[in-house]
Amino acid sequence: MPAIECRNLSKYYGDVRGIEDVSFAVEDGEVFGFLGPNGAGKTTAIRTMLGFLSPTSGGATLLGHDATDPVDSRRARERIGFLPGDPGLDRDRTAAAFLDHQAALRGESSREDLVERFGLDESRRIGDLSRGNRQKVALVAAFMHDPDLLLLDEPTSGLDPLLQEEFAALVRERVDDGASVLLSSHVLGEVAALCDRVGVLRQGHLVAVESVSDLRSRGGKQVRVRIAEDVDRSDFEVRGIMNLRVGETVSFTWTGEYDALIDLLSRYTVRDLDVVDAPLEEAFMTFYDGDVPGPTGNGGAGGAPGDDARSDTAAEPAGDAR
Ligand SMILES: Nc1ncnc2c1ncn2[C@@H]1O[C@H](COP(=O)(O)OP(=O)(O)OP(=O)(O)O)[C@@H](O)[C@H]1O
Repeated sequence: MPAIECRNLSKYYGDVRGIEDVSFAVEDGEVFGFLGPNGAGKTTAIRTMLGFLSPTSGGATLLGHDATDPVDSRRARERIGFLPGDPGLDRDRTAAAFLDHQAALRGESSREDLVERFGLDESRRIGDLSRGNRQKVALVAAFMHDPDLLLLDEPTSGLDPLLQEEFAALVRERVDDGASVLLSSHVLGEVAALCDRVGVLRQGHLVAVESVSDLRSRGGKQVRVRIAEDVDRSDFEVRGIMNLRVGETVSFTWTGEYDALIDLLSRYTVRDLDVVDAPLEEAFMTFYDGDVPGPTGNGGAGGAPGDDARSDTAAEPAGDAR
Protein backbone atom coordinates (compact mmCIF):
# COMPACT_ATOMS: atom_id res chain seq x y z
CA MET A 1 0.00 0.00 0.00
CA PRO A 2 1.45 3.39 -0.96
CA ALA A 3 1.79 5.94 1.86
CA ILE A 4 -0.05 8.51 -0.27
CA GLU A 5 -2.21 7.97 -3.29
CA CYS A 6 -3.83 10.85 -5.17
CA ARG A 7 -6.34 10.09 -7.88
CA ASN A 8 -7.29 12.89 -10.25
CA LEU A 9 -7.32 15.34 -7.36
CA SER A 10 -8.64 18.81 -8.23
CA LYS A 11 -9.28 21.78 -5.98
CA TYR A 12 -10.77 25.05 -7.18
CA TYR A 13 -11.28 28.11 -4.99
CA GLY A 14 -14.42 29.34 -6.70
CA ASP A 15 -13.15 29.99 -10.23
CA VAL A 16 -9.50 30.01 -9.19
CA ARG A 17 -7.62 26.83 -9.95
CA GLY A 18 -5.58 25.52 -7.02
CA ILE A 19 -4.72 22.11 -8.52
CA GLU A 20 -6.21 20.12 -11.36
CA ASP A 21 -6.27 16.41 -12.04
CA VAL A 22 -3.26 15.57 -9.89
CA SER A 23 -2.48 11.83 -9.73
CA PHE A 24 0.57 10.27 -8.14
CA ALA A 25 1.65 7.96 -5.33
CA VAL A 26 4.28 8.19 -2.63
CA GLU A 27 5.59 4.73 -1.92
CA ASP A 28 6.25 3.38 1.54
CA GLY A 29 9.61 4.63 2.82
CA GLU A 30 9.99 7.15 0.02
CA VAL A 31 10.90 10.84 0.23
CA PHE A 32 8.90 12.61 -2.45
CA GLY A 33 9.36 16.28 -3.26
CA PHE A 34 6.81 18.69 -4.67
CA LEU A 35 8.67 21.31 -6.59
CA GLY A 36 7.14 24.39 -8.11
CA PRO A 37 7.29 28.16 -8.13
CA ASN A 38 5.02 30.33 -5.98
CA GLY A 39 1.37 29.68 -6.71
CA ALA A 40 2.01 26.34 -8.47
CA GLY A 41 -0.38 24.51 -6.12
CA LYS A 42 1.94 22.79 -3.64
CA THR A 43 0.12 23.98 -0.52
CA THR A 44 -3.29 23.34 -2.03
CA ALA A 45 -2.31 19.77 -2.93
CA ILE A 46 -1.01 19.02 0.56
CA ARG A 47 -3.96 20.55 2.38
CA THR A 48 -6.48 18.79 0.15
CA MET A 49 -4.76 15.45 0.69
CA LEU A 50 -4.92 16.00 4.43
CA GLY A 51 -8.64 16.66 4.33
CA PHE A 52 -8.25 20.32 5.44
CA LEU A 53 -9.80 21.35 2.11
CA SER A 54 -12.55 19.42 0.31
CA PRO A 55 -11.52 18.40 -3.17
CA THR A 56 -13.57 19.74 -6.05
CA SER A 57 -13.16 16.29 -7.59
CA GLY A 58 -10.98 13.23 -7.27
CA GLY A 59 -9.68 11.70 -4.07
CA ALA A 60 -6.69 10.75 -1.98
CA THR A 61 -5.71 8.17 0.57
CA LEU A 62 -3.08 8.64 3.26
CA LEU A 63 -1.78 5.45 4.90
CA GLY A 64 -4.80 3.75 3.36
CA HIS A 65 -7.31 6.19 4.91
CA ASP A 66 -9.71 8.20 2.77
CA ALA A 67 -8.82 11.91 2.93
CA THR A 68 -12.34 12.97 1.97
CA ASP A 69 -13.97 11.10 4.85
CA PRO A 70 -13.80 13.26 8.01
CA VAL A 71 -13.67 10.33 10.44
CA ASP A 72 -11.25 8.26 8.41
CA SER A 73 -8.93 11.17 7.68
CA ARG A 74 -8.82 12.10 11.37
CA ARG A 75 -7.68 8.55 12.10
CA ALA A 76 -4.91 8.90 9.53
CA ARG A 77 -3.75 12.18 11.00
CA GLU A 78 -2.90 10.50 14.31
CA ARG A 79 -0.05 8.80 12.46
CA ILE A 80 0.88 11.81 10.38
CA GLY A 81 3.17 14.75 11.05
CA PHE A 82 2.13 17.92 9.25
CA LEU A 83 4.15 21.07 8.97
CA PRO A 84 2.03 23.87 7.51
CA GLY A 85 3.70 26.30 5.14
CA ASP A 86 2.55 29.20 7.24
CA PRO A 87 2.20 27.86 10.77
CA GLY A 88 -0.23 30.36 12.23
CA LEU A 89 0.75 29.51 15.79
CA ASP A 90 -1.04 31.24 18.64
CA ARG A 91 1.33 34.10 19.48
CA ASP A 92 0.16 34.50 23.08
CA ARG A 93 0.92 30.94 24.12
CA THR A 94 4.35 29.72 25.10
CA ALA A 95 6.01 27.13 22.88
CA ALA A 96 5.61 24.64 25.76
CA ALA A 97 1.85 25.25 25.99
CA PHE A 98 1.46 24.78 22.24
CA LEU A 99 3.50 21.57 22.25
CA ASP A 100 1.60 20.28 25.32
CA HIS A 101 -1.65 20.74 23.41
CA GLN A 102 -0.29 18.89 20.37
CA ALA A 103 1.15 16.16 22.59
CA ALA A 104 -2.24 15.52 24.19
CA LEU A 105 -3.65 14.85 20.72
CA ARG A 106 -0.96 12.65 19.24
CA GLY A 107 1.88 11.89 21.65
CA GLU A 108 5.35 13.24 22.30
CA SER A 109 7.80 10.34 22.46
CA SER A 110 10.62 12.33 20.81
CA ARG A 111 9.78 15.81 22.10
CA GLU A 112 12.62 16.17 24.60
CA ASP A 113 15.18 14.96 22.10
CA LEU A 114 13.93 17.32 19.36
CA VAL A 115 13.72 20.36 21.63
CA GLU A 116 17.31 19.80 22.63
CA ARG A 117 18.45 19.07 19.10
CA PHE A 118 16.94 22.25 17.68
CA GLY A 119 17.97 24.30 20.72
CA LEU A 120 14.42 25.46 21.35
CA ASP A 121 13.56 27.48 24.44
CA GLU A 122 10.05 26.21 25.18
CA SER A 123 9.39 28.77 27.89
CA ARG A 124 9.23 31.69 25.41
CA ARG A 125 6.00 33.19 24.14
CA ILE A 126 5.54 32.21 20.48
CA GLY A 127 4.90 35.85 19.58
CA ASP A 128 8.36 36.76 20.91
CA LEU A 129 10.18 34.15 18.82
CA SER A 130 11.98 34.87 15.57
CA ARG A 131 10.60 33.35 12.38
CA GLY A 132 13.24 30.62 12.44
CA ASN A 133 12.44 29.76 16.04
CA ARG A 134 8.72 29.60 15.29
CA GLN A 135 9.58 27.21 12.46
CA LYS A 136 11.47 25.07 14.98
CA VAL A 137 8.34 24.87 17.17
CA ALA A 138 6.31 23.73 14.17
CA LEU A 139 8.97 21.16 13.24
CA VAL A 140 9.06 19.73 16.77
CA ALA A 141 5.25 19.50 16.68
CA ALA A 142 5.34 17.69 13.33
CA PHE A 143 8.00 15.14 14.32
CA MET A 144 7.59 14.58 18.06
CA HIS A 145 5.11 11.70 17.90
CA ASP A 146 7.35 9.72 15.49
CA PRO A 147 4.76 9.71 12.70
CA ASP A 148 4.67 7.11 9.94
CA LEU A 149 4.04 9.77 7.31
CA LEU A 150 5.24 13.37 7.20
CA LEU A 151 3.74 16.10 5.04
CA LEU A 152 6.00 19.10 5.20
CA ASP A 153 5.13 22.33 3.41
CA GLU A 154 8.30 24.35 2.81
CA PRO A 155 9.93 22.86 5.91
CA THR A 156 13.22 24.75 5.87
CA SER A 157 11.91 28.25 5.27
CA GLY A 158 13.39 30.51 7.92
CA LEU A 159 15.97 27.97 9.13
CA ASP A 160 19.65 28.86 8.99
CA PRO A 161 21.99 26.51 7.05
CA LEU A 162 23.05 24.56 10.14
CA LEU A 163 19.46 23.89 11.13
CA GLN A 164 18.62 22.99 7.53
CA GLU A 165 21.30 20.29 7.84
CA GLU A 166 19.82 19.16 11.15
CA PHE A 167 16.40 18.98 9.52
CA ALA A 168 17.77 16.91 6.62
CA ALA A 169 19.39 14.50 9.09
CA LEU A 170 16.09 14.20 10.96
CA VAL A 171 14.20 13.34 7.78
CA ARG A 172 16.74 10.65 6.91
CA GLU A 173 16.48 9.16 10.40
CA ARG A 174 12.70 9.01 10.21
CA VAL A 175 12.92 7.34 6.80
CA ASP A 176 15.46 4.83 8.15
CA ASP A 177 12.86 4.04 10.81
CA GLY A 178 10.31 3.31 8.09
CA ALA A 179 8.48 6.63 7.64
CA SER A 180 7.45 8.14 4.30
CA VAL A 181 7.78 11.83 3.52
CA LEU A 182 6.20 14.33 1.16
CA LEU A 183 7.81 17.74 1.25
CA SER A 184 7.28 20.83 -0.83
CA SER A 185 9.89 23.31 -1.80
CA HIS A 186 10.78 25.80 -4.45
CA VAL A 187 14.45 25.24 -3.69
CA LEU A 188 15.78 22.79 -6.22
CA GLY A 189 18.93 21.92 -4.26
CA GLU A 190 16.92 20.95 -1.20
CA VAL A 191 14.67 18.63 -3.17
CA ALA A 192 17.62 17.10 -5.02
CA ALA A 193 19.52 16.44 -1.80
CA LEU A 194 16.66 14.89 0.15
CA CYS A 195 14.20 13.31 -2.24
CA ASP A 196 14.08 10.03 -4.14
CA ARG A 197 11.55 11.36 -6.62
CA VAL A 198 10.21 14.74 -7.47
CA GLY A 199 6.85 15.87 -8.78
CA VAL A 200 6.95 19.13 -10.67
CA LEU A 201 3.86 21.30 -10.25
CA ARG A 202 3.17 24.08 -12.65
CA GLN A 203 0.02 26.20 -12.68
CA GLY A 204 -1.86 23.56 -10.71
CA HIS A 205 -0.85 20.65 -12.93
CA LEU A 206 1.58 17.89 -12.06
CA VAL A 207 3.65 18.15 -15.23
CA ALA A 208 6.26 15.50 -14.40
CA VAL A 209 7.21 12.90 -11.85
CA GLU A 210 10.79 11.71 -12.09
CA SER A 211 13.48 10.21 -9.95
CA VAL A 212 16.17 12.69 -8.97
CA SER A 213 18.83 10.41 -10.43
CA ASP A 214 17.04 10.34 -13.82
CA LEU A 215 16.80 14.10 -13.75
CA ARG A 216 20.49 14.37 -13.02
CA SER A 217 21.45 12.08 -15.87
CA ARG A 218 19.09 13.89 -18.24
CA GLY A 219 20.79 17.15 -17.35
CA GLY A 220 24.04 15.70 -18.71
CA LYS A 221 27.63 16.42 -17.69
CA GLN A 222 29.43 19.69 -17.75
CA VAL A 223 32.80 19.17 -19.41
CA ARG A 224 35.76 21.55 -19.34
CA VAL A 225 38.84 20.44 -21.21
CA ARG A 226 42.20 22.12 -21.88
CA ILE A 227 43.73 20.89 -25.09
CA ALA A 228 47.36 21.28 -26.25
CA GLU A 229 46.60 21.68 -29.96
CA ASP A 230 44.60 24.39 -31.69
CA VAL A 231 40.96 23.35 -31.74
CA ASP A 232 38.63 23.71 -34.66
CA ARG A 233 35.18 24.57 -33.27
CA SER A 234 33.48 22.45 -35.92
CA ASP A 235 35.15 19.31 -34.50
CA PHE A 236 33.01 19.78 -31.40
CA GLU A 237 29.78 20.62 -33.15
CA VAL A 238 28.58 17.04 -32.88
CA ARG A 239 25.58 15.21 -31.48
CA GLY A 240 25.52 15.13 -27.69
CA ILE A 241 27.19 18.51 -27.25
CA MET A 242 25.29 21.61 -26.13
CA ASN A 243 26.34 25.04 -24.88
CA LEU A 244 29.70 24.79 -26.62
CA ARG A 245 32.31 27.44 -25.84
CA VAL A 246 35.73 27.30 -27.45
CA GLY A 247 38.45 29.49 -26.00
CA GLU A 248 41.54 28.79 -23.94
CA THR A 249 39.57 25.85 -22.65
CA VAL A 250 36.75 24.06 -24.44
CA SER A 251 33.59 23.73 -22.37
CA PHE A 252 30.25 22.16 -23.14
CA THR A 253 27.35 20.13 -21.77
CA TRP A 254 27.62 16.48 -22.77
CA THR A 255 24.41 14.47 -23.02
CA GLY A 256 25.77 11.35 -24.76
CA GLU A 257 27.52 8.18 -23.59
CA TYR A 258 30.92 8.40 -21.88
CA ASP A 259 32.59 6.21 -24.52
CA ALA A 260 31.70 8.64 -27.29
CA LEU A 261 33.14 11.50 -25.26
CA ILE A 262 36.37 9.58 -24.69
CA ASP A 263 36.58 8.84 -28.45
CA LEU A 264 36.18 12.50 -29.24
CA LEU A 265 38.82 13.65 -26.76
CA SER A 266 41.30 10.90 -27.68
CA ARG A 267 42.07 12.80 -30.89
CA TYR A 268 43.79 15.51 -28.83
CA THR A 269 46.47 15.89 -26.22
CA VAL A 270 44.37 16.60 -23.14
CA ARG A 271 46.16 18.81 -20.58
CA ASP A 272 43.32 19.09 -18.11
CA LEU A 273 39.84 17.63 -17.87
CA ASP A 274 36.95 18.37 -15.55
CA VAL A 275 33.63 16.49 -15.80
CA VAL A 276 30.82 17.27 -13.32
CA ASP A 277 27.03 16.84 -13.21
CA ALA A 278 25.33 19.67 -15.07
CA PRO A 279 23.24 21.83 -12.75
CA LEU A 280 19.78 20.35 -12.24
CA GLU A 281 18.34 23.68 -13.35
CA GLU A 282 19.09 22.68 -16.93
CA ALA A 283 16.97 19.55 -16.68
CA PHE A 284 14.17 21.59 -15.16
CA MET A 285 14.15 24.20 -17.90
CA THR A 286 11.92 21.94 -19.95
CA PHE A 287 9.24 21.91 -17.25
CA TYR A 288 9.27 25.57 -16.40
CA ASP A 289 9.55 27.31 -19.75
CA GLY A 290 12.46 29.30 -18.39
CA ASP A 291 10.75 29.95 -15.06
CA VAL A 292 13.25 27.87 -13.12
CA PRO A 293 13.22 27.56 -9.34
CA GLY A 294 16.70 28.71 -8.41
CA PRO A 295 19.13 27.52 -5.77
CA THR A 296 17.97 30.30 -3.48
CA GLY A 297 14.32 29.59 -4.05
CA ASN A 298 13.40 32.48 -6.29
CA GLY A 299 10.78 30.85 -8.42
CA GLY A 300 8.42 32.60 -10.75
CA ALA A 301 5.57 34.89 -9.99
CA GLY A 302 2.25 33.57 -8.80
CA GLY A 303 -0.69 34.30 -6.60
CA ALA A 304 -0.48 34.18 -2.85
CA PRO A 305 -2.89 32.24 -0.73
CA GLY A 306 -5.74 34.48 0.15
CA ASP A 307 -8.39 33.56 2.67
CA ASP A 308 -6.71 30.42 3.74
CA ALA A 309 -4.12 31.56 6.29
CA ARG A 310 -5.30 29.78 9.37
CA SER A 311 -3.83 28.31 12.48
CA ASP A 312 -3.68 24.64 11.73
CA THR A 313 -1.64 21.64 12.65
CA ALA A 314 -1.86 17.96 11.91
CA ALA A 315 -4.39 17.54 14.64
CA GLU A 316 -7.43 19.39 13.44
CA PRO A 317 -8.92 20.13 10.07
CA ALA A 318 -9.61 23.84 10.04
CA GLY A 319 -12.60 23.90 7.76
CA ASP A 320 -12.82 24.53 4.08
CA ALA A 321 -11.99 27.59 2.05
CA ARG A 322 -14.01 26.57 -0.98
N1 LIG B 1 -7.64 30.42 -0.16
C1 LIG B 1 -7.48 30.69 -1.43
N2 LIG B 1 -8.39 31.39 -2.12
C2 LIG B 1 -8.25 31.64 -3.43
N3 LIG B 1 -7.21 31.22 -4.18
C3 LIG B 1 -6.25 30.52 -3.55
C4 LIG B 1 -6.33 30.21 -2.14
N4 LIG B 1 -5.24 29.50 -1.80
C5 LIG B 1 -4.50 29.37 -2.93
N5 LIG B 1 -5.11 29.97 -3.97
C6 LIG B 1 -4.62 30.01 -5.37
O1 LIG B 1 -4.36 28.68 -5.78
C7 LIG B 1 -3.18 28.62 -6.55
C8 LIG B 1 -2.18 27.67 -5.90
O2 LIG B 1 -1.73 28.25 -4.67
P1 LIG B 1 -0.85 27.46 -3.62
O3 LIG B 1 -0.74 28.33 -2.40
O4 LIG B 1 -1.39 26.11 -3.45
O5 LIG B 1 0.56 27.40 -4.37
P2 LIG B 1 1.99 27.07 -3.78
O6 LIG B 1 2.68 26.29 -4.84
O7 LIG B 1 1.87 26.45 -2.44
O8 LIG B 1 2.65 28.50 -3.66
P3 LIG B 1 3.77 29.05 -2.60
O9 LIG B 1 5.08 28.44 -3.00
O10 LIG B 1 3.72 30.52 -2.85
O11 LIG B 1 3.31 28.66 -1.23
C9 LIG B 1 -2.67 30.05 -6.67
O12 LIG B 1 -3.16 30.59 -7.86
C10 LIG B 1 -3.31 30.74 -5.48
O13 LIG B 1 -3.51 32.11 -5.73
